[in-house]
Amino acid sequence: MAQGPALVCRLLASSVSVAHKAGKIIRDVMQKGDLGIIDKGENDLQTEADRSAQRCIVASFKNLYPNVNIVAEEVDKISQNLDVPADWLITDLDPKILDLECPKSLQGVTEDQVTIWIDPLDGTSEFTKGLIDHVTILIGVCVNDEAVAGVIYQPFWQNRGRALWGLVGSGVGGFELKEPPQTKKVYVTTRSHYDKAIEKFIDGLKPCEIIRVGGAGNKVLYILEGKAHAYVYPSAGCKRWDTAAPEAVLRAAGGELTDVYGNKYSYSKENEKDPLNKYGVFATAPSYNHTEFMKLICDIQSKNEKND
Ligand SMILES: Nc1ncnc2c1ncn2[C@@H]1O[C@H](COP(=O)(O)O)[C@@H](O)[C@H]1OP(=O)(O)O
Ligand SMILES: [Mg+2]
Ligand SMILES: [Mg+2]
Ligand SMILES: [Mg+2]
Repeated sequence: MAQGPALVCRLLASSVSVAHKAGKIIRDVMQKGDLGIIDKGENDLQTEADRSAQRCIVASFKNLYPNVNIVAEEVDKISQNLDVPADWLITDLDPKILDLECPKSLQGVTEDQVTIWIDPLDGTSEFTKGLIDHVTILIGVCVNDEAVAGVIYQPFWQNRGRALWGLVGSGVGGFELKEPPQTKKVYVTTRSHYDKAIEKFIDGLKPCEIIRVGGAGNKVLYILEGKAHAYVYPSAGCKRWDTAAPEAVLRAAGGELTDVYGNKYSYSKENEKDPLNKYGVFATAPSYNHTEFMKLICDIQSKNEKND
């Protein structure tokens, strides 16, 4: 008897659908111009767009998948038991995603094994400065420890939004995967959280071109669209909700994302208590050997430690 699409494929298609709805909420807040900015502490900003986009995504998922674990960046009790307005309901699931060949290892997955890591607006600092191209919505579908599917959504793309999605072991969609330039190495790093430690690290990678832009999702986008070989962020600062979706899409495309030791982050629900990516973020394009890259990073790390 036909089983219908696997849960992971339905969750991925639902992520794309709800990202479009949350994207419209973000565009509307920007259009109204009243961002409702608050500082959560140490210049860690949050706007009305972060709050409303999260409410839409969390309420919609809770409504359709009540037993899935959900961890989202913004503390917001409201969305836990919200009546979902009709225009937030998850609809029109993309048949291209529902029809994906789901890897055998993921076919029997049940809701209790799934944790959805949500960053309703990645690049808040840039959003408050009007740098809207740096902004993405990140929805990572994780099974036990692993980020297996994800959506990097650009709400301001051609002012109607674009979803880039991936299912590890199956494929990617919504964009054209491009290779980085054959000539010089290009690295992408933080725009708004730059510090001396990062600067020393980046110096160690020279000669190369350094691009500084906001957002974890946006920087992985630079890799997927062939504008950079690797994303380098040697400090703590990002959280699991910043990397779950970008890691899943990048790995589905053949790339890699690890900490400074070359280890993958665990995305199990237990990490909700301590979501900090303590050992940085290092991501590489499919054609850039991650092991080689991490050897280079390790050399820079030990040189910096010797000179300290
Ligand atoms: N020190 C930090 N404090 C809070 N969030 C951080 C910090 N460093 C990084 N982030 C999060 O990781 C993302 C990538 O960092 P960067 O843009 O500096 O490369 C940021 O957009 C921000 O996500 P968010 O905007 O969702 O709060
Ligand atoms: Mg934030
Ligand atoms: Mg973020
Ligand atoms: Mg955020």
